[in-house]
Amino acid sequence: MHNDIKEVLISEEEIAQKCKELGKQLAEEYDGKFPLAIGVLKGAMPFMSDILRRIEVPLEMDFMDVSSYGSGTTSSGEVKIVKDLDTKVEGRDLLIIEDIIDSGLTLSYLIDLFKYRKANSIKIVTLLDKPAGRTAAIKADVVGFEVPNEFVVGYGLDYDEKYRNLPYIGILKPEVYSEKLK
Ligand SMILES: O=P(O)(O)OC[C@H]1O[C@H](OP(=O)(O)OP(=O)(O)O)[C@H](O)[C@@H]1O
Ligand code: HPA
Ligand SMILES: [Mg+2]
Repeated sequence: MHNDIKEVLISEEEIAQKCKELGKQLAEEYDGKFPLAIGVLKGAMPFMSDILRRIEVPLEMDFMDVSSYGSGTTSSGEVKIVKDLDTKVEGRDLLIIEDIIDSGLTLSYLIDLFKYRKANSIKIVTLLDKPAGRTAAIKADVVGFEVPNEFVVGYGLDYDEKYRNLPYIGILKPEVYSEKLK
């Protein structure tokens, strides 16, 4: 698994430190509120688990499973709901938790959906932002790290469902995807 990584971009320690910082900031922003934290599966799972324990205010959590990448490295452009929320969002203050914003298509779809469902407010926290990948005009309220225009894996992010359990964020060796194309 580690052999397929060309370069470690963000270490386990840097991620832990960032979760602490961003969690503190969000706890201040949600002081006195009862937000609904929404994790976008599957990629956001490790980040959600770590950051939520640093947002020390009462909150509720739920999950939405959407998918648009399939087994490739570019978005299909079609966002598919695999699992919807169990919670009603009408009148709620939503905190959407993402692992990465790349094209922005996933979040653009979710934001339209939650506005239609009459959320009171919507904030986005993402561990990674890849501005060079953007095709939809989406900006996160809180960003952990900006990443270059490379396909990154680890800490929730996959290539073909693998590497999600790496404890760091890394760049995959190009031969890993070209081998699949052979
Ligand atoms: O900004 P975008 O170009 O839409 O890309 C970002 C989304 O893509 C990935 O999810 P994916 O669809 O691969 O599902 P997964 O989380 O189950 O891997 C990632 O976890 C984000 O949700
Ligand atoms: N890596 C893994 N999954 C992704 C990426 C990426 O760079 N961009 C969007 N989904
Ligand atoms: Mg994926």
